[in-house]
Amino acid sequence: MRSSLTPLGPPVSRDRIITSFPKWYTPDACLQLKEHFHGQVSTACQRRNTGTVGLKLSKVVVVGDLYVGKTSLIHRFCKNVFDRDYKATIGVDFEIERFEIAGIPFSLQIWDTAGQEKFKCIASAYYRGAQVIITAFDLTDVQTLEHTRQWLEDALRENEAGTCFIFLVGTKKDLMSGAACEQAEAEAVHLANEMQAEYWSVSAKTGENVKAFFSRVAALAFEQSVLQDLEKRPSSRPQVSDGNGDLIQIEGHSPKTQENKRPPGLGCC
Ligand SMILES: Nc1nc2c(ncn2[C@@H]2O[C@H](COP(=O)(O)OP(=O)(O)OP(=O)(O)O)[C@@H](O)[C@H]2O)c(=O)[nH]1
Ligand SMILES: [Mg+2]
Repeated sequence: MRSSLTPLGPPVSRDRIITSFPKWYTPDACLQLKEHFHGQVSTACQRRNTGTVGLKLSKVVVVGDLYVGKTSLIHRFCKNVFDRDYKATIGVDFEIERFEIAGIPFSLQIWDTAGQEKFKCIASAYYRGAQVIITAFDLTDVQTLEHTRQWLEDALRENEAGTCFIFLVGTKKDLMSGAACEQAEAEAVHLANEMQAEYWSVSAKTGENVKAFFSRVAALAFEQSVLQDLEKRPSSRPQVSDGNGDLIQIEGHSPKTQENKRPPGLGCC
C-alpha cells in the first residue's frame, strides 16, 4: 500500500463515524465473515496506539466499463447527489472522504477512472498503490460483468500480488427486480468468488447500499492498515495467540495471528 500524509481537519460528519464492524452484503461472496474488529486492532484503537494510520490516505481505485455508473456511485457517496445525464470521465478524478473508525481518524482517497477505451492509458497510470480495487459493472448489462475480469487484471498488474482488497459491485439496482435481479446477482456472486472479491449490489440513484458499501470498504482498509502498522514495529518479544485472536508476547518475533497469516484481500470466508 502506498499512502501519503494528510493534515488533520475538522471533525468528520456523523454518518462517517464507524463504531462496529460493518456487515457484508452477502455471505456467499464476502472477504471476511467476522463481525468485530480484530482483537489487536481494538486494543490499539482503545490505547490510541495506531501509529500513522490516522494521518494517511488509503487509496481506492474504481474501474469498469464506460457508463456502468462509477462516477455516479462515488458522487452519491461523497456528495449525496445523482445526475441522470451522462458525462464521461476523462482520464481520472478523485475524492477524499474522511471517517472516524473505532475513534481513530481515517481517510479514503477514492479514484474515479474513465471506462472509455481512449482514456484507458491515462487512467491505468493511477492504479498503482491501491489498497482497494472496486470493479464495477451494470446489473442490467451482462457484458459489463464479463469485462470486469479484464479490468481487475489490469489493476492488479500495477499492484503487488495479494495486497489489495477486491470488490465486485453491481450498479443500477433500481432498474432490476425479481427473478432477473436474482439471476444477475447469482452470476456476479459466482464471478466474485473466482476473483476472490466481495460482492455488493448498489443504486446510485436511490442510494441503496451505497453508504453501507463504502463503510465496509473503509473498515476493511482501516483494519488492514492498523495491522500492517503494528507488524512494522520492532518487537523484542515473540507472540502466540491466546485462542481469542489476541496475542501474548514471548521472546523475539513479530506479531502473527490466524487472521493475518493470509495476505489481506485474498478471500477468507
Ligand atoms: N437508473 C440508474 N442510473 C444510473 C445509476 N448510476 C448511474 N446511472 C446512470 O448511468 C449513466 C452513466 O453513469 P456514470 O456514473 O457517468 O458512468 P461511468 O461509469 O462513470 O462512465 P465513464 O466515466 O464513461 O467511465 C448516467 O446517465 C447515470 O445517470 C443508477 O444507480 N441507477
Ligand atoms: Mg465516470
